[in-house]
Amino acid sequence: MRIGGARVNNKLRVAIVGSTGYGGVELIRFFQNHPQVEITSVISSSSSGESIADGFPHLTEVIRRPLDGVDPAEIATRADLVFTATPSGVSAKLVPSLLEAGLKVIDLSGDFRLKDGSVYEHWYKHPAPSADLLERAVYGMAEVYGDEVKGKDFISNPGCYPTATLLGLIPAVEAGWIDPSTIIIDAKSGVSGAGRGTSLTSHYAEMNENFKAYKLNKHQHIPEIEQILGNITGSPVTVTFTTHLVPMTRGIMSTMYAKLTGEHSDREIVDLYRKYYENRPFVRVREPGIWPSTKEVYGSNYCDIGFSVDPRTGRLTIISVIDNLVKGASGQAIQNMNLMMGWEENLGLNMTPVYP
Ligand SMILES: NC(=O)C1=CN([C@@H]2O[C@H](COP(=O)(O)OP(=O)(O)OC[C@H]3O[C@@H](n4cnc5c(N)ncnc54)[C@H](OP(=O)(O)O)[C@@H]3O)[C@@H](O)[C@H]2O)C=CC1
Ligand SMILES: CC(=O)N[C@@H](CCC(=O)OP(=O)(O)O)C(=O)O
Repeated sequence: MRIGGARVNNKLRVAIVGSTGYGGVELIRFFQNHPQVEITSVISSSSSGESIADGFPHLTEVIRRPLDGVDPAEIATRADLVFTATPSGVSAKLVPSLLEAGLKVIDLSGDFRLKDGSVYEHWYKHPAPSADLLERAVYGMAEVYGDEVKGKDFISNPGCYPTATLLGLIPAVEAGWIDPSTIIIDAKSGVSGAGRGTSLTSHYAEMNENFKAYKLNKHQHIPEIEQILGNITGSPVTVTFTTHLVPMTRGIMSTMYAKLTGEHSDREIVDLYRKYYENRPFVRVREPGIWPSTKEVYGSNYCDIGFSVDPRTGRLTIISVIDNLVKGASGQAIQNMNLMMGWEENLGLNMTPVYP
């Protein structure tokens, strides 16, 4: 722990704004296992001075210092890098002052992912951050843009659904093996994807033994997926994207369908993906005929992907699963921090999924 200014053990000093949310608490869990990081400030806008263990008894004796308030200048005296695990709209207002205070920032919200402010305002219904900051934010999908993350000071962490979906689509789109104009994405998420704040949707009686579609054709992750696919193909891409809430705590399964542009076997598809993700520690490609389930990545930073070619329809089905709180949020954010700092990408993240 840094006390009054001096860094102890030469570790990176990290602060977490939104530490009392699901993403923040998951960052704390993973940092217990990170050799180069010291959490020097856990921050709350509503409970400063209190113990985080009051709201999260599982953190008793894990974090001993009380929650700090949201004061960028003060955060900069305690930390070198700050994670903003804050709601969209909040990050847009807070991040500029954190950067001005000299902090490195990794933002987990959707506020800095879209490069065009008017697109952001259309989908998120909040005023967009400045064009300069949207330009400066690096989209931290390590498997695709890892080289751009290295050495940078401001990373926008990808959304949970876009992470599962884009990791499942990009190799086939980039190879030209599927027609981007035919992509349909059918995605499901556990309830923790909506954060800790209570709502009618996450009420036990509404969610248990229920399966419901939501935000049809209006989901804020549609433009994020389209932006990245458009960058890869070099021309605009539109997708059909439907999200569902399923009665489980964690996990996302994204099932994607697209027309193949030529004849390819399951084996060839698997080999294409294995080559694309060669040396990437967190993407695991299943053998033909084996499809991943959400429990196989639970609590881990893995994204597991499986395929099925249908010669009858000429379509490829891709199944991609992640833990929304880990690869979809905090784990991926730590992966980005490792790359920013020039460390091994998997430092502190080698967690085997919890099973069963
Ligand atoms: N849950 C998930 O699976 C994923 C979430 N995300 C994104 O990550 C971010 C965090 O998500 P998640 O942890 O689930 O959300 P939660 O709702 O669980 O937590 C958000 C936290 O933000 C803090 N907060 C609220 N208002 C302010 C404010 N004005 N200033 C500072 N802090 C504030 C709150 O804590 P306090 O009141 O103590 O300040 C709250 O605990 C969101 O933008 C979300 O969209 C991204 C990918 C996946
Ligand atoms: C289950 C559930 O409700 N999930 C949320 C994910 C929100 C999220 O992570 O939002 P940003 O990535 O845009 O910050 C949703 O579908 O809106």
